[in-house]
Amino acid sequence: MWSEKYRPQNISDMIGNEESRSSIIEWFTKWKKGTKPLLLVGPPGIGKTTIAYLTAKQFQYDMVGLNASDVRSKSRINEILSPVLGNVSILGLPMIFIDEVDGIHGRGDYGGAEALIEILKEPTIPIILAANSDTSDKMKSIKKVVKTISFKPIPPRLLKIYLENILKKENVTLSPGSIIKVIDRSRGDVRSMINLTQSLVTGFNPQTEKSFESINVEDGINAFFKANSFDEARGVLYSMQIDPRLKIDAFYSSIVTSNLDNQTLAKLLEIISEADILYGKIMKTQNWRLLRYLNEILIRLYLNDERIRYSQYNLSWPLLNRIRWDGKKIKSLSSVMAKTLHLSSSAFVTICLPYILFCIKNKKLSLDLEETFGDVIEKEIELIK
Ligand SMILES: Nc1ncnc2c1ncn2[C@@H]1O[C@H](COP(=O)(O)OP(=O)(O)OP(=O)(O)O)[C@@H](O)[C@H]1O
Repeated sequence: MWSEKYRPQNISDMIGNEESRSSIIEWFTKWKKGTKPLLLVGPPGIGKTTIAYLTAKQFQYDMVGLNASDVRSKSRINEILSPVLGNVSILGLPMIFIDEVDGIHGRGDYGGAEALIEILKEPTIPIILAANSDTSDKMKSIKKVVKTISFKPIPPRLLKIYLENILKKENVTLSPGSIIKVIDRSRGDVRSMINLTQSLVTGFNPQTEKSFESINVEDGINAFFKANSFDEARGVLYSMQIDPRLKIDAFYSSIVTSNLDNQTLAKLLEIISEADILYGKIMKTQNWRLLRYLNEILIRLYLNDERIRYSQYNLSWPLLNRIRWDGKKIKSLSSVMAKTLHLSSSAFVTICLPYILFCIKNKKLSLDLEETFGDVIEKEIELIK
């Protein structure tokens, strides 16, 4: 990814938020035991993590980077942070960076925020926290024990200079109109600007104004599997600006209804499952920042294989045929198994039935199935076999 390739290696390579960056350097210069930790607050992709890492490097600290999900509960905090806080001399000069602290809230919090606040009150090593927003109640309590430094979106004129420099280094061009659109769309977020540019320049239908339009799901899936390179596929993926749930479902249905060998199918479904878990996590925690990882999971589905064509979230033809001929038996199997699995019948039919039928066809798996579900489905399995 260009956003990693061009992660600034020196503080002077960074753009924007000059005053905030100077305050961090000053804080490091004056740091002594008991100095209030820092909280960097600002929208994503503007360099909060980068400046923390670069200043730590400059002051020769060994940065221990954590995410809010690592410090969710009191026991996790103690388990992870105690060795760092307690063995300062063995570890050299450690410091702690905790990203996404605004993510510690709600049901998932088992005393994590409270335990963290205790540590922040008496810091034995430099601690820097980062958050997108500081308005929640939890953040208000954290703010009482830290020094807050605000970061603002990067202004367009700086983004333009930065972007033109990257384009030059990559030896590629983008029309002046496209540059303005990219900058406008990224709203001061450097990472998003770089990602969008990479997808436009290396991707599907490059350098035309059309690539700013989101492609529809059908064209997107077909173009993705038809793409001649990984970069082109990534471009297609980023141009499919549709609801993430629809995106995952469309890949799922297109893959399960294609004529792939079992090994490839299993590999691709494993990836879909990772995407689904990520989406589930986003919905549960409402942490929409995690969405930026979705495309990076889905890109691993890429294989230049035209056997995979778009298919609506639907059942496969063989399955539809079976239901047509074995309708009654399958209905009865579904209603019994859906209840046992605590699923609605339609969820069962869409998600589980294809695999159950696959298992029934295979002798060994069929025995496993009977063993797991016992007499609940024995009769139905016999009928379908
Ligand atoms: N001020 C900046 N100057 C130059 N590049 C930047 C700047 N901010 C971000 N970037 C680019 O964006 C990428 C992500 O930046 P970084 O992780 O520091 O953002 P962040 O503000 O910590 O975002 P998040 O809150 O999402 O973690 C970097 O790898 C770099 O390529």
